[in-house]
Order: sequence, then C-alpha cells, then structure tokens
Amino acid sequence: LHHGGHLSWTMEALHLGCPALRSHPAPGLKPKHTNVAFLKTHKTASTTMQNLLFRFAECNNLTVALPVQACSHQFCYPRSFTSHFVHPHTLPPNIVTSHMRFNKAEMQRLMPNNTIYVTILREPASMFESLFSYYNQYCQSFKRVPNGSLEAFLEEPWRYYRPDEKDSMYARNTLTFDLGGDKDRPATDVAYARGFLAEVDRVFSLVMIAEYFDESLVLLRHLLSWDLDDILYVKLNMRTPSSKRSLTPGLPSKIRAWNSLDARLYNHFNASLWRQLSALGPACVAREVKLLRRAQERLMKSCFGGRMPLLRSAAQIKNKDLRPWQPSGKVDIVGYDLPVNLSRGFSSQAQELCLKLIMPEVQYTRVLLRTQSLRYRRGYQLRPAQQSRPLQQPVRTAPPRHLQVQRGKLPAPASGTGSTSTSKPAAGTQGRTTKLGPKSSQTQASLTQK
Ligand SMILES: Nc1ncnc2c1ncn2[C@@H]1O[C@H](COP(=O)(O)OS(=O)(=O)O)[C@@H](OP(=O)(O)O)[C@H]1O
Repeated sequence: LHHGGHLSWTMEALHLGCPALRSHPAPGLKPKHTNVAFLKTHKTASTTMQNLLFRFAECNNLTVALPVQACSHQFCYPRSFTSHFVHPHTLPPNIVTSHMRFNKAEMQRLMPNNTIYVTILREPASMFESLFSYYNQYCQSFKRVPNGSLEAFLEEPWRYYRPDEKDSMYARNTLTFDLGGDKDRPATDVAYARGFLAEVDRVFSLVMIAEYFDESLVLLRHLLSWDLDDILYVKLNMRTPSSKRSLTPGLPSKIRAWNSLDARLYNHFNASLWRQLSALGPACVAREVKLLRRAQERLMKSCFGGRMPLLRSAAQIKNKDLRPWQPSGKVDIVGYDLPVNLSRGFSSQAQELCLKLIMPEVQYTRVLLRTQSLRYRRGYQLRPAQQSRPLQQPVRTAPPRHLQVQRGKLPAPASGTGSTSTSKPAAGTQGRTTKLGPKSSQTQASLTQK
C-alpha cells in the first residue's frame, strides 16, 4: 500500500485517445467540479451512487446537505423538498444526494449557482418489480393484492391503486413523482408528458441509466472532470435472487403501460445517454469502463483479503454498521462484511475507505451527519464571542464555498416535520464516528494501484 496510483490512473485516462475530447481540456487537467445535486430516485442503483458521492465529499472535505432528524435519512419524502428539511449543520452544501421529491426552485435556493444536476433512471419493468417486492408490506396498493401477485395487480391496477393514499408513489410512475411531476396524469395528456420531459432535460446535465451504470459513470467523470478513482464503487442495496421474480412474457409491456410517464422518460434519456456516449467515442468509453472495472476489482480484493467479496444476508454480517436495512421479512437485502484481520498491514485510512465503500445508506448518513456536526461545532466554538449567533445559522471559520445561501436567510431546522413515507430508521447524530480525512483519495488510489 503506497501512494501514486492516482497519478497513474489519470495518465492512463489521458492516453485513452477519446476523439471527442481532444478539443477540450482532458479530465485530470481541469479542477474537479465539486457542486453536485444528485436526485436519488427509488430502486435505480441510487444508493450505490450516493455512497460514491458521500466518499467523494469526505475525501475532498466538502459539505453534504443532510436531512434534519425529523425527516429521517431522507428529506421528508414524499413531501416536496424544501430547504427547511436540511440540517443546519450541513449548510451551505456542495453536494446533495439523499432521497427527496425534487423541487427545482427550492434546490436552486439551497445549492450554489454552478451546481451540476444529475439523476438516474431504470428500465420501468425491472424497476417496478423491485418496487413491488420492496414495498409490498408498506404500500397499500400492493398490500391489497391477493397473494402479493404482481400479475394480479397488473391485470386490474385500478382495483388496488388509490392515487391519494399514503405510499401510492411507489405504485405508479415513481420516477416522475421523484422528479417532482404528476404521477397520475393520463397517458393521453401528451402535452404534459412532453413539457415535463423537456423540463427534466433542461435541469439535469446528466441522466444516468442504471442498466448502463458504468457507462453513465464515465460520462459523469467527464462532466465533472473527476478521476477514475473518484467513480469506484461496490454495488449496494441488492436483493437476493430468491427475493426477485422473473417477469412472465407480456408483463413488461403491462408495467410500461401502467407507468407510461416513466416509460417515456426512460426511452428519452436512454437514447440521450447513448448519443452522449457515442459523442465521447465508443472505443474511449469501452476502455474507460474496462479500466474502471479493473480498478474496482483491485480495490475490492485489497479490502476483502485478496478475493472478491461475498454477498451476505443481514444476519450474517457481524458489524452492525454494515447491515443493510431490511424492508420486510419477505425480502432479503444483501450486504458485505469486512475480514476480521483487515487491520493487518492496513493504515487506518485504508481500513476506513474499505468500511465506507460498503456502508449502507442509513448508517453512512448517520456517520456523515455526526462528522459534519462536529466540524460545524468546532467552527462555531472557534469564532470570537461577539460574533455568536443562534445555532440554526451556521457560520464557518473557513470561507464559504459559495454565497448562494446567505447566512441571514438560512432555514431554521424543521421541528416536527415528520416524514409520512415508509422509512428506514432515522439517521440520528448517534453512531460511531468514522472519519475519512482529506487524504483518503490517495489511499483509494494506492489500494487500486496495479
Ligand atoms: N451498480 C449497479 N448497477 C445496476 N443496479 C444496481 C447497482 N447497484 C445497485 N443496483 C440495484 O439497484 C436497486 C436498489 O436501488 P436503490 O439503491 O436506488 O434503492 S432505494 O430506493 O434507495 O432503496 C437494487 O435492485 P433490485 O435488486 O432489483 O432491487 C440493486 O440490485
């Protein structure tokens, strides 16, 4: 384990010969873009993306906007996002990535002007199958269906679905809802669908596609001028094969018809992803994907004692910080455990990286809130007494990273803003502090070096 991998990856990336990039500065030469709003949609590989962004934020000493405790680990979803849902110790932010129902005006109020907006979509049939199994015990529209049969639901969805009841957003056009749209607009309202799609296109610089996760990451890396090391990940929040059902012929088209707004979104942004990939150059993309997968394998082998990690059920995971939240007894969400002897020959930073790489959403949100709150309090204590302000108005000793959220205008913490949605447990400020310092990107590089 030694430093220097970072540079070698950058050099390799520079030698990829991406034709479309020659007229632009190559990634690695431009400063990294650090203001990013990632809209975390449901069941789209968004937890894997969130983990990557959390790690990037920690490595680069950035601030991540996190929900107030009353909102749990998400921004009071399914309520429309407002900056009152943001914990005051996490302001002003560089990155936002927790679940929310998107609200452009409120996001723009929170984030710096030069924020790059990114989100992710998944093919509606496989996404709906995942939603149906994950929220089977919560969403009334699903609970009503005899024998929890997906086929029965799709045979007569209006028999089971109530547009206005709690958790109905998991049962129809979830992507549209998460993006702030009207999930119940009839498919015949083509003008609405077109207008909504155009708005999403205007706001989001990149719409990733879960089925082409690595290719999407390559685009993200170029968009943000990040290094290959910054986009390494381990897949999180997966179900066991026994929790999944295969879709019988005819079912995917029924799902797409029921979720027609989502299907439109997916078709549009899948096509636009491939246009962007082709502009970058298929050979260049293929080589970057290969480099990414090789680096990922090396990183995982480093963390897991020379082999690829085994997927484990929550009960098999000894470290409770690594146990993924389980939605019900009927679905198994798998995770990973670290080898007990990992500390041998590993710096504490390298151990920390391995831990964070596989840390589930709820625990990582809690840890991050704690670290950021500590940082905030330290900054608060260091200020001269005459400048004291109420705790709700965060003031840093370091210069602010942007001036968008002015101190006087910062929202007060939302007390009593209970989430109405199905929730993983609240992300409180308790929990073990696990600090990943600013030098960790070097550690990540050294773990992945050939
Ligand atoms: N890298 C990558 N590529 C493709 N697919 C991936 C990836 N990482 C996670 N997954 C799959 O994404 C599903 C979980 O999505 P989310 O993390 O967004 O779910 S959640 O809404 O936050 O609970 C879940 O899908 P299902 O297993 O079908 O439920 C994961 O297996």
